[in-house]
Amino acid sequence: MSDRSEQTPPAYGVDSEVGRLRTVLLHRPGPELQRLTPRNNDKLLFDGIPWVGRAQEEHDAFAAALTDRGVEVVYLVDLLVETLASAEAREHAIAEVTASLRLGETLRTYLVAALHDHTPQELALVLTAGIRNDEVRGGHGLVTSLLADDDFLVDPLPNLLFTRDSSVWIRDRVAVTSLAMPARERETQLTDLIYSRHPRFAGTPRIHGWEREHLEGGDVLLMAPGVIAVGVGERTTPAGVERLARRVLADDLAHTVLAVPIAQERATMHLDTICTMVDVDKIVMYPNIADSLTAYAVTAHPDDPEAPLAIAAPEPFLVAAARAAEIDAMHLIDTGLDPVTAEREQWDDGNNTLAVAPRVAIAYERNIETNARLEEAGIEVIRIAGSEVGSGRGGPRCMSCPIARDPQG
Ligand SMILES: NC(=[NH2+])NCCC[C@H](N)C(=O)O
Repeated sequence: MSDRSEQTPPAYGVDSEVGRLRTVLLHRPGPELQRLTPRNNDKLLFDGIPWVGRAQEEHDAFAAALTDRGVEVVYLVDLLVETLASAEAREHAIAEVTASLRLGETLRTYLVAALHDHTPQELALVLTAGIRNDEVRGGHGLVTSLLADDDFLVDPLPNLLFTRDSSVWIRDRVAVTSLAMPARERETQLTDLIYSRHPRFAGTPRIHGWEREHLEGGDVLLMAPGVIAVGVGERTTPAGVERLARRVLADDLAHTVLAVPIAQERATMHLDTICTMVDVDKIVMYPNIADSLTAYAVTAHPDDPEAPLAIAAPEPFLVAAARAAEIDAMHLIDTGLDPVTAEREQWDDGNNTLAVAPRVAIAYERNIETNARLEEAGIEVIRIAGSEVGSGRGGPRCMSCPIARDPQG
């Protein structure tokens, strides 16, 4: 058998939210979650302190639900460790993780040398779970003395669990995103490292990048081939959507980008916290905002790609989406929930479903009413537990980054 590097890399790509899912990137929660305390959980964007063992069980059941449906699950840490087999990749990762101005020269010099002696596994652990001041074995000096014992020299990344946000595939390209919250910034150093250096992704064109305007994968919905909706709110900025729109329109990855303003609040941090697609023309949406969501349709100038983007006046989101997708209607699954139940289930990611194929979606079991309405609308709901993983405020869609789906168009 020929070795992997001689094989042609498989063709990856995603052109919709619902085409049969083939390969997905997950992150099994690990030691980075053990870092959460009642003193740091807010800053690290968790609403509680998860029971890590149970979170892992829930996550394993999520992965099993996917593999049962024939989906290949790849794990971020496995890819990271494999990437770090290369000395050049290790060098790059060490330089990035020690660049923080928090360290100072004494500690940085020590850490750079110490990390060079790490195996790929050990280095991956540092990159994901971080290093606390009381864990460092050398480099002691003014910085280590003045920082508290439990201050992090390298921050842990508990939100790696939400692989949706740190990269997003658009057709055959992958966008390494740019995360808005300081607690998540470093996640994209890891996705960038993997996509630029892992043999699995050799030759994959990359767009956007962590050094660019803020753009998070949870805001990007591939509504239909050629139509991309992007939420603009707490995370993705107006400049972030403008950069993405220019690129996807110029590269012919889409003909229309729908910029969708969303409330700048934690409950609606990403567009996928309020709506997800469950069929080529069906969307489940938080009823309390369903009537008010609007979109600006952004298109390229037909004759002059260099000309400024054409921006239509805002319209109701689903009207704009149906027109761009050239379908009669984008059907809203009417969950008909009373506002309080709707608000509770939205908070618990009831609208954050992951389609594994048209009309088949993974959802948290706890959102009883939303799931019942989905089934009444003809959607098969695969229920998973999320009591612990959900404490990071993310559902099945947030916890997954599709790498390959069968084409919808
Ligand atoms: N695509 C999503 N909705 N992701 C949810 C991310 C949750 C994470 N704790 C954060 O605040 O960033």
